[in-house]
Amino acid sequence: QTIFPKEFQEKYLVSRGIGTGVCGEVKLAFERATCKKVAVKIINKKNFPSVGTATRNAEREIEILRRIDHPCLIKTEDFYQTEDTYYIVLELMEGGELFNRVKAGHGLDEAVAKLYFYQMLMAVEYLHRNGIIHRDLKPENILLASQAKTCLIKVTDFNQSKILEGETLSRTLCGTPSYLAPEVFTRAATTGYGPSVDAWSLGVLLFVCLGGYAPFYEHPSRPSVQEQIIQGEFTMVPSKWKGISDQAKDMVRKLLVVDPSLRLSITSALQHPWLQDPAMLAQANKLMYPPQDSDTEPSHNKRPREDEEGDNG
Ligand SMILES: C/C(=N\NC(=N)N)c1ccc(NC(=O)c2cc3cccc([N+](=O)[O-])c3[nH]2)cc1
Repeated sequence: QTIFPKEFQEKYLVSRGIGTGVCGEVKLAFERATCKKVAVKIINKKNFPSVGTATRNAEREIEILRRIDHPCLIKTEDFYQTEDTYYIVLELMEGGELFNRVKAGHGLDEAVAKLYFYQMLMAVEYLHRNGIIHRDLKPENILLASQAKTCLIKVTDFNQSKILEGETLSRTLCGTPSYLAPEVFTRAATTGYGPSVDAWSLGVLLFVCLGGYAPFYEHPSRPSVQEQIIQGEFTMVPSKWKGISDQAKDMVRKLLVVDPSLRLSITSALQHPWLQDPAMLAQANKLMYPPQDSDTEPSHNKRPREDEEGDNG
């Protein structure tokens, strides 16, 4: 049974468990002052391989959670820690994990998959623009704001995320470059990870959302999953993919490209014909940037209601 810090207990009343995370769990909680429902992600520091990386890793994640601000990225409301546990208070995502929406064995409607995928692209484009690579995009880390099909989605879990070492690189570059080796300037300077790793994962996510099954999976008569991935070997089973548009399949194929330099970038994916869909874009923008009351307030002040009843009285 998790013990919560005193100041946490004073502010929140913890209820039942809601998510099933590999590293820690998610509980429903109520903010005592407002009765507002929140989610609390409990991360025991022991999970991490060694103490050193644990705290550094977790501190980096907390720094990322504090810094990010985008409609399709989870928002942190509050944060507590004890010597062996982190408690992250987050907005409630009543639709749960995308994982549970697609595990039913068949994919989502193409229109729904497109709406979700567009939001994931926008979230990841924002991260990359801010020098953050997620590195662990998977259905468990995509949360849905409501039970409705057309809903806002949010990316979460920055445990594996990496902040591009712009600062170390820029510090290196502020000296006279004449003595620096060529590889300091090329991509190899980052530990082999470019933002393109997220594009691959989004390709796998889209494949799962459309096909309802994973492109690379363990099977006795098949090479190992790692081998399948390295070869970029996947099959779009006709029975599962009939009725899916060629443009959707084209998007998947251009993301699941082994050579990162040939893989579709996030920015190019946003330009892909499959996403040039005004209806979807309008819906996504309405979800991401819902008109606030002040925006929809007519310029003159509202007529009093009894007046309206009076009219049709
Ligand atoms: C920050 C983070 N993980 N970080 C980490 N593993 N180091 C993190 C991971 C997962 C979550 N998940 C949720 O907030 C979450 C999962 C879930 C399932 C059903 C219903 C709800 N909900 O809010 O109603 C859920 N919320 C939230 C945060």
